[in-house]
Amino acid sequence: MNPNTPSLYERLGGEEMITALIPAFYVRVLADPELGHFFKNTELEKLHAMQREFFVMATGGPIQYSGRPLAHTHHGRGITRQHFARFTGHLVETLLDMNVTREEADEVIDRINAMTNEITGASY
Ligand code: HEM
Repeated sequence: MNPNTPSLYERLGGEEMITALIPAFYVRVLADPELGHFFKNTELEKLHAMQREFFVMATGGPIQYSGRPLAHTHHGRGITRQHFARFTGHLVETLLDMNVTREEADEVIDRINAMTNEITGASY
């Protein structure tokens, strides 16, 4: 990639945008009758902080994710590919609502989809 090409992180709007994105996204996830129950014992403030770090890192921004490996956090919870698809659907809607272009939203989703097995476990 051309070193002068701005990273996805920069094109999305950097730290400010991602800081706004995470809570708006989880409002949708928690309101989803098929997803909300996964989070009933989760400390949301910590989840937001970890997810924010993770997103900055995954989009090429300057923060190193300090949380647990995704497979440790997610395997054994019974998260299926259908759950995963609903989760990414909410992410696309949140991004489009925040005036991210369809092309950039697709780039985010490509990166997220690459992590499917870490979240669902290959057996689901
Ligand atoms: C690629 C998609 C996903 C990414 C990048 C992701 C990322 C993360 C991160 C960074 C954390 C915090 C880990 C920590 O505390 O150390 C987390 C926690 C969590 N995630 Fe995900 N996640 C994804 C998909 C999902 C899906 C589809 C579900 C359920 C439908 C889910 C359910 C959870 C739950 C319940 C927790 C909290 C665990 C706890 O209470 O300790 N995640 N996720």
